[in-house]
Amino acid sequence: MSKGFLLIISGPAGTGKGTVCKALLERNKDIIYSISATTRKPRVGEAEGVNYFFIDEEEFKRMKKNDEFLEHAYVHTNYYGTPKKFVMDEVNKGEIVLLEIDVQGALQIKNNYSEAVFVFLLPPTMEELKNRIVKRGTETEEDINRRFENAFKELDFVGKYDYFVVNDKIEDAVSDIEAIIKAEKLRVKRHSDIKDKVISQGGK
Ligand SMILES: Nc1nc2c(ncn2[C@@H]2O[C@H](COP(=O)(O)OP(=O)(O)O)[C@@H](O)[C@H]2O)c(=O)[nH]1
Ligand SMILES: Nc1ncnc2c1ncn2[C@@H]1O[C@H](COP(=O)(O)OP(=O)(O)O)[C@@H](O)[C@H]1O
Repeated sequence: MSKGFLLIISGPAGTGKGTVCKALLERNKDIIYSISATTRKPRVGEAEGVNYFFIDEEEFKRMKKNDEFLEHAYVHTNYYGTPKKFVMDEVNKGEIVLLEIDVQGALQIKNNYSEAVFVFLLPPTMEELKNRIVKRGTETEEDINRRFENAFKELDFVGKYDYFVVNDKIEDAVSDIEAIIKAEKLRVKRHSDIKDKVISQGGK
């Protein structure tokens, strides 16, 4: 079995990160999803402890002060952070842990965890991106415009990522991420001693 690692997925609002991650997790029961804490208010259909841990600003500041976040960022007027203990315990057990986080958070992890894998999810076109944010119907016009403007800034960071995946058809995007995971599991650095293993128990 390969060592555990962090799988980071970022992309502009409306690209389909939530949709693609959900489908990926349904098809791959062994991947663990990291539930972030946020000061954003829940959307219709979102549940506490499923999509996010919905907390207030005071609690967020307390967690930050206690060094409870692996990374954290201020995105589209709200705070978001990844609870550290849960994620690191799972990685240390050998699990793949999926983090759906913004580019600022991804860069913080890049500087501290060399074993992490970075995937940038792209929309097929900017027009389709706008359509998807509007179609989702969860934001005010002001929030939609802010997210769309931020999309252009976020795209500047694609060069910092290891892989890009275009979310045209959901199933194709999921298959691409599965291919990335498969390749990453075969990295020599994710196995402690391949030669010894082959000699003692064969290469399988
Ligand atoms: N840095 C960081 N970003 C997060 C975290 N959780 C979610 N995000 C990002 O925050 C942004 C806003 O997320 P959300 O409010 O769910 O809105 P959406 O992008 O419109 O679906 C997205 O780019 C998420 O990937 C986190 O724990 N840390
Ligand atoms: N491949 C796709 N084709 C068409 N619509 C999509 C696709 N992926 C996601 N969507 C839709 O686009 C909207 C935004 O998706 P969502 O997963 O909420 O994006 P994000 O989490 O990146 O903000 C949702 O209404 C979703 O159903």
